[in-house]
Amino acid sequence: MSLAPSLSEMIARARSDMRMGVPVVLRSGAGAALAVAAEDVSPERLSDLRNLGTPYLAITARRAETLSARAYDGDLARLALPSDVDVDWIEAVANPADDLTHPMKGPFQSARGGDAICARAAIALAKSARLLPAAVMVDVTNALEIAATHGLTVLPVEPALPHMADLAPLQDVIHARVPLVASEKSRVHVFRPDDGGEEHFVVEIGRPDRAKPVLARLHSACFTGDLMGSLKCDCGPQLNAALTQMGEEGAGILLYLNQEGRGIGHANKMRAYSLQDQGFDTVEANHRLGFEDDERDFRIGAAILKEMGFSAVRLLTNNPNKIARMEDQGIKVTERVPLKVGENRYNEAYLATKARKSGHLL
Ligand SMILES: Nc1nc2c(ncn2[C@@H]2O[C@H](COP(=O)(O)OP(=O)(O)OP(=O)(O)O)[C@@H](O)[C@H]2O)c(=O)[nH]1
Ligand SMILES: [Zn+2]
Repeated sequence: MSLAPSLSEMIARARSDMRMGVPVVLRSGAGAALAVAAEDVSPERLSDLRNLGTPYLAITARRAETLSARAYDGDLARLALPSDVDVDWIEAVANPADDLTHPMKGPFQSARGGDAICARAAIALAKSARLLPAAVMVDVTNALEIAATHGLTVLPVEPALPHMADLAPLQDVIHARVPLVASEKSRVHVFRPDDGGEEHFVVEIGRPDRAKPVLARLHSACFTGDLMGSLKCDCGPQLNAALTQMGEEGAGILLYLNQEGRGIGHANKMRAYSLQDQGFDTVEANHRLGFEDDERDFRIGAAILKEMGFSAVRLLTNNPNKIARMEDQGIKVTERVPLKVGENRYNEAYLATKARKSGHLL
């Protein structure tokens, strides 16, 4: 029946419920659970969850490591929620903001055995909603009845989890002429994924020959650097230098990928910045928040390039990982064009960390 939402559409609904703090019902073959994003759970909702059973807190193995909690589920841990704790306790476990001033005291009790697939789906949804990767959950037996009574979204996790890991098809929605300072012969394209995720933009300069390697940049969104002139990173100068070089050569493709903060979202990037003010470096800050070093999906960039008819690029980057990911996806990188601009006294430690820990080329 075409009127019913597809699996992609159900995932998009669940993601937006999660973002608002509305409980989502996650169903697997082994059982079902209600999940609420940890950073959004209100005292009333926590009390309602307690009326349904014994809630627990799902966090990533990265966050568990900082808390010295056991992650028996491999990539995540299900922590018991003591019956006397409130939402401030949940906030303090999920959010590292006060780790140094008010360290969380364990020992934490992690669940062992049983099926963690619903917790895994809850964390994947929280990440895709660009929230802290943590969810308050409660296992339930009468999931469908609860969902019907309270009008909650029900997501079947066995098909949903692999679907979320797949690359969503991207639709080339529109393009129009936008004369730029770097080149008056420029067009901006909008690509929209069919899973309700972020749109991505492409600046096409001139009319690049599809039969030859194109001068290309895969630029990840950075509100602070690209728009505000932040000195904490090198993004703004890199964006401008890339466009300028494409303008000078008369042709190029700049993909503006809306994967802010290396894919963790803007609020989490600001949380990472706040941790950096406490002395952690860019990679440590991501880990303390519960994320991997880099949560971006470069398959999106390769898919857009292919959709636009490009199969080979001269890639403007200092990041060897971007080159490897393009090659994996069948985009030939015939040349790496270095993009060393915008170093200053505020970002030198950040750039050095990227070189030391993430393999960026100097
Ligand atoms: N999580 C996090 N993201 C950051 C931080 N500083 C900058 N970013 C983000 O890092 C990304 C940088 O993107 P790019 O410049 O395209 O990528 P890159 O990996 O630096 O590689 P090249 O610039 O191509 O050499 C942007 O999404 C920024 O928002 C930080 O301290 N933490
Ligand atoms: Zn930046």
